[in-house]
Amino acid sequence: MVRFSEVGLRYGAPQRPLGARRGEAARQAGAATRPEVLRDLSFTLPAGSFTWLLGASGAGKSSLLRLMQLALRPTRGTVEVLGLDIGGARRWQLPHLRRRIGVVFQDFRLLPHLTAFDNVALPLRLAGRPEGQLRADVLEMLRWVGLDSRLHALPPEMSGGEQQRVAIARAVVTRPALLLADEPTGNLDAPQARRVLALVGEMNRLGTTVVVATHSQELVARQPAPALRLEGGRLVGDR
Ligand SMILES: Nc1ncnc2c1ncn2[C@@H]1O[C@H](COP(=O)(O)OP(=O)(O)OP(=O)(O)O)[C@@H](O)[C@H]1O
Repeated sequence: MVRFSEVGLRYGAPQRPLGARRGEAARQAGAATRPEVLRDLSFTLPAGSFTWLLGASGAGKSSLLRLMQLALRPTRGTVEVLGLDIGGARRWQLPHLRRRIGVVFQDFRLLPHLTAFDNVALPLRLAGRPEGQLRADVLEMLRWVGLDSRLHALPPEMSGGEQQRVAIARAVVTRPALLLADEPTGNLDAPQARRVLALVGEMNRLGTTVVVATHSQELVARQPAPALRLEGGRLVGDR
């Protein structure tokens, strides 16, 4: 489902667009100018698994999630996501693959001028779903996260917990096979954090592969699941 093999990442390296083909030598040129922020990462996340990504600030959690969500390509090594080796993928394969990956961030990243309904509808509209065929799915998602009474609310009118639940509904409305969450409870109080984690856990029970990044050992202790622990860009075992 997700397989990393000997993966390294340097931000100084020139990033050719994912899917574009160019010589390996050209890609490596200039790559040695900065230290690697991720080093020698090899792991496999089976389909349907739930995995914590644990590490202190700066350990490389967000960078690792960016590789998994195809926002970055590795400087070296192989990244395979949902059965596709992204190093060898053609450009036309990537939009389809990205639509199978849902992402949730600590700061929600909702569009502030769009209602809850329209934020959740956005990925379906971008994927070309006709207007007449998206309402039922959007309503179902907003009902699932407990916000069917807030369809017309704008993000600035909502609490942090409500905004994060809209963000989760938006991330899963396309029924992604892989859900990535980067400190999704970082801005929430304890009851809202529990509610958000319960929703993520429910997606996992429905078959979605889930990765949740956090610096909070306490959070991980509360929900038993395998953990990848990062320190200084390296994997240092679990928990
Ligand atoms: N766009 C970038 N350009 C250059 N260096 C970066 C960039 N993004 C992150 N880094 C560096 O990569 C390293 C890992 O950062 P990353 O954000 O992945 O860690 P993190 O574990 O997610 O931290 P946090 O919990 O604070 O978000 C850090 O040294 C950071 O300064």
